[in-house]
Amino acid sequence: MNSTLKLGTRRSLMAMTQSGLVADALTARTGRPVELVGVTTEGDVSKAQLAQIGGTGVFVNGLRERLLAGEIDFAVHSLKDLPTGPAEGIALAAVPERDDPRDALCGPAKLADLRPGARVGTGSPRRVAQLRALRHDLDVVPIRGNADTRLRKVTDGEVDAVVLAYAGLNRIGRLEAVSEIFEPDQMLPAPGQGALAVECRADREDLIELLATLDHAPTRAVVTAERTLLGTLEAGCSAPVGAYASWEEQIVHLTGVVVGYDGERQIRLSVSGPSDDSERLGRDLALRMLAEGADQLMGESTS
Ligand SMILES: NCc1[nH]cc(CCC(=O)O)c1CC(=O)O
Repeated sequence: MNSTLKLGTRRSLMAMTQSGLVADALTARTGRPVELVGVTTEGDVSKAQLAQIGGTGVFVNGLRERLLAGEIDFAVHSLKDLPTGPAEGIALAAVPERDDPRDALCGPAKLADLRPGARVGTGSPRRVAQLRALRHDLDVVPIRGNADTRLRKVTDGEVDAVVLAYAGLNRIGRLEAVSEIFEPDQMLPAPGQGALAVECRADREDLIELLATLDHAPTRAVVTAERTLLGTLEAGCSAPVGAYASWEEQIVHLTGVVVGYDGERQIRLSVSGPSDDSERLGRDLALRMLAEGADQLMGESTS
């Protein structure tokens, strides 16, 4: 059968762009035509701060419901928006090759050149804490909205700069706004940042096989290490947890950080090991971080 596959996607420019890339790649590799189906999720309509509407999963659940209902065949998410727990009846059919995982400062100047007390906008406790660790004097202010909305707050003068994922800025064609890209030793990205997740129903074996052509094994190994770290810490996307793993000749190098909200205290540890055991790497590193007091630091920042 060569019927057209329905790819469910959020309607934002970023989501449509990344879904379009996955659709084209699948058609190129398998010859199957793919049609994009726009879906509105709770995360797109709620005006509440993300942390207050339960954080994890708001962008993902609406698409998963449509998968389970059989209205769409597969869905593409930003992997960092995916909750770490298992989803009943859903398969992670592919993790395509990752884009740049780093965070980027967007504004008129590099971090060191912003005026004393400059206002930097971000809604992510992970970015807040690491920004404060880099420059204590900054006035870090909570903002939300999609990347375009956040960039507009800089041009409107509401904030001096914002921090966004480089991969997302690339997908929406806004790299010209970037003044500095943070290396992982300055700011560890969110687990899975820059990577995509391709999901379908767990009972669609034919489709799982087809979508597997999009999978990139080294990316799957590194994001598995990062996400297992996050899951074992029992932290969500609203926790001040950063993780980044790289892959080199079957070896995964994983670094994780938990930062107190003031940015002053942090627990930062690394581990390396075989990529076919990346889940164990993530778990072991999380347990070592917990032994050093990670849960206490995380608890302080959410209160
Ligand atoms: N939380 C929203 C979100 N989910 C994925 C990305 C960026 C793209 C990616 O990380 O793959 C963003 C925006 C941002 O953090 O700047």
